[in-house]
Amino acid sequence: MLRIELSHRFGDFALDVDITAGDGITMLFGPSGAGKSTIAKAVGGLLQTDQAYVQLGERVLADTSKLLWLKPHMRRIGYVFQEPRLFPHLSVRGNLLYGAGHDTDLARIADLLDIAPLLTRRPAGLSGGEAARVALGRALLSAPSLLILDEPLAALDARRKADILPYLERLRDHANVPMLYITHALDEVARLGSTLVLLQNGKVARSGSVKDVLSDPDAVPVLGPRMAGAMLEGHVVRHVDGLTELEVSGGLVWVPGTAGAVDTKIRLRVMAQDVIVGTQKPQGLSALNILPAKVVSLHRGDGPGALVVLQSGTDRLLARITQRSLDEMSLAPGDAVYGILKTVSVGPTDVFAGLD
Ligand SMILES: Nc1ncnc2c1ncn2[C@@H]1O[C@H](COP(=O)(O)OP(=O)(O)OP(=O)(O)O)[C@@H](O)[C@H]1O
Repeated sequence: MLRIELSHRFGDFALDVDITAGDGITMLFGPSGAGKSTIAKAVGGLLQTDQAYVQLGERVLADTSKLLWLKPHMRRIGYVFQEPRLFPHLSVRGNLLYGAGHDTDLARIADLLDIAPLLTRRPAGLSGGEAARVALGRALLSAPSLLILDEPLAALDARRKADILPYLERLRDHANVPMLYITHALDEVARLGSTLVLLQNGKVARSGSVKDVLSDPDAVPVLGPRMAGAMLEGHVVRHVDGLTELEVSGGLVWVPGTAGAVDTKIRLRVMAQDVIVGTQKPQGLSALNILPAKVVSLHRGDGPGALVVLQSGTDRLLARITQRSLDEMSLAPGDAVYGILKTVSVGPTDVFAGLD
């Protein structure tokens, strides 16, 4: 458990947050200047805030009311930054063991990150993705109680980023180290996050499980209307004709490609703009995915759009429709409807397969 209570002023900017995070990856997401880095620095002990209470597990790292402020090296926190910051004169092994208390974990971490074949190489010869994995390994080998990842994928192109994401999933599921992850990218949030903290102007706008916050209509103004969409969890049922059938709580969904072996757990991001609402089960429609659902609530915006929250099994889906359609269908909370997922909405980039 990580508890972060901070207040700080930088001129006009006032930070005032109270965050509780569990295991897994806690995502700090928000626009530029929202206060993400300030929080990360204060947790790491690099910036002393006006007021702070930071507790990691049983250990209190800072309590300004008691004049307690542990120095960064006493906090047992590992960092991973945008750029790998490897030492050029050391081999990969030397980099990994730099700062490691002992090397008993080297084999395990090298295996988790697939970097064993690189151990004798120098950083200069590594690809961007390999260097990023070595940087992750080095941070983990310092046996941290918490890993802070500050936009770790922001400097990588889309292909390299796609290569690294499965490793971050592995670390989340197998490294047993809680992580605080700063990002501007909602796809990383949906794919990796356990807890999501949405920050705006130095305050927590929403926080909770990634699933709950992403499907919360009140979070849409912070996320941006075009980025609104739910995250569903399910597993692979079978592969047929280049398509994969997934079971989510509300039913079965087909996605293009072969996303993971049978039973692989997957996360599926379904954007609000890619969900159509029907009051009757559609016939003769090319969309493959139709989930029975109930209307939970309706949210009219200032513009022509409206947001419909649907309950599908135990999941919530968001659908962005026009206010005109809303009026024509005279939808009301409790109505039984169908959520029609346009096939494009579940393309490969929105399907997140785990490795295990
Ligand atoms: N050392 C400093 N002195 C003065 N103001 C600062 C300092 N560090 C940060 N700020 C201000 O505090 C606010 C929050 O900055 P912070 O870097 O935490 O935001 P952020 O959410 O991490 O932004 P970004 O996504 O751009 O990195 C900004 O208005 C910034 O200008």
